[in-house]
Amino acid sequence: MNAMANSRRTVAVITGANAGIGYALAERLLKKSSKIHLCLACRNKARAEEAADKLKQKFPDADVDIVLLDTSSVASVHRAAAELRNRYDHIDYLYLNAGMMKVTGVDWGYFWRGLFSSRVFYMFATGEGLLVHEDEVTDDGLQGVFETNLFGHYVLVKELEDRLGSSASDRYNRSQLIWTSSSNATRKNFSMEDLQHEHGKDPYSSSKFAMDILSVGLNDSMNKRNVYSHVVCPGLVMTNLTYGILPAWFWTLIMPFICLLRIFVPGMTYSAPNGAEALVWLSTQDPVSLDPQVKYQSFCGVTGHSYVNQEKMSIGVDEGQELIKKLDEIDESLQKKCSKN
Ligand SMILES: NC(=O)C1=CN([C@@H]2O[C@H](COP(=O)(O)OP(=O)(O)OC[C@H]3O[C@@H](n4cnc5c(N)ncnc54)[C@H](OP(=O)(O)O)[C@@H]3O)[C@@H](O)[C@H]2O)C=CC1
Ligand SMILES: CC(C)CCC[C@@H](C)[C@H]1CC[C@H]2C3=CC[C@H]4[C@H](C)C(=O)CC[C@]4(C)[C@H]3CC[C@]12C
Repeated sequence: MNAMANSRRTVAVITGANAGIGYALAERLLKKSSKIHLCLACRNKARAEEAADKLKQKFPDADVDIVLLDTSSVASVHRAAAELRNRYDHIDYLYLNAGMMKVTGVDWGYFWRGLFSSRVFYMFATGEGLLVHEDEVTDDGLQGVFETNLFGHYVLVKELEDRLGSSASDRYNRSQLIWTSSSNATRKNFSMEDLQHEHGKDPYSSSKFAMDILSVGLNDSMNKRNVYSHVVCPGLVMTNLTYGILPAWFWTLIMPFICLLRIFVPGMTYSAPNGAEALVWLSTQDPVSLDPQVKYQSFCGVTGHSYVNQEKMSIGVDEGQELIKKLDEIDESLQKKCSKN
């Protein structure tokens, strides 16, 4: 880890760290170095404490604490950021991982047609068009998937700006923002005119594509301050998110099929530690040498070994700037609303 050589401790904050990929990431980071200080940023206190206790049992020397953060509430994000600013003078790794999707069904007709078409492997790798989604409106009046997956995280980054990077070009002052995006992110599901995806049918894909654009925009504006941003796809991982689509017993039943499918679709990582591969790998890299236009994917071989694949994206820096401007506008209007109340 690049910040390790310095005498001060290395701090990693992980959002959505109590379960799934976030929890597996926490375990893998501690396995790599028990000297890292981990902060689990979670929305539920009991679940966060349970995860922290489990980690401390496995790694008795580990330094693990929690902060309460609900990315679907700007007030909660502000409170969490204030707490994090209080506790740490520098954050080395900020993993923006919390996320959700609300699926009401699978389009099985589309699945069967896809199975016997040339898009079969692409369909398994991305899940594009297979799921029927719904969304909700948060107490902030924003679309739930947009606020949870993207906007809440953007506000968190903004609020933590003075704890990220540094204008001194010392490599130990670098910070990495690592976003858990998805191969499901598709340009055709995203519109700058409908950022929150109020009028579309795939809010998850839209929020993840917006994440890819945002990461490019943040590199443009923050690299000079030694802050580097990258996106990851963990692959298809069995977590509460996938159990919300089909029941756990079904996924367990088809596990041999999924493992075999890895011959053609290596993104079938299946287990959360495998899915965390690219997230862990990024923390070992010199961020200056990384390409902001690449999505780092966790892949898995048939024998079960995980590795990192790089997929080139095609996102304009101007798109990144435009998105940041629009997110700032939403942030300002929410702040105005809050100050009136
Ligand atoms: N599983 C997969 O196949 C894939 C997942 N991803 C992405 O990986 C990330 C992690 O998901 P995964 O581990 O699979 O799913 P899980 O549902 O297991 O984990 C999601 C985590 O995010 C937290 N979370 C959800 N909503 C909020 C919120 N409003 N505020 C704070 N935390 C919240 C959950 O907390 P709680 O436990 O309280 O619900 C949980 O800790 C997501 O961003 C997801 O989109 C990307 C590609 C594939
Ligand atoms: C026989 C089974 C394999 C049938 C399952 C069909 C579908 C329910 C699933 C096939 C591919 C899956 C997905 C692919 C990509 C994921 C993506 C990376 C993500 O971020 C969230 C979940 C996925 C969309 C996932 C969802 C289930 C499938 C569509």
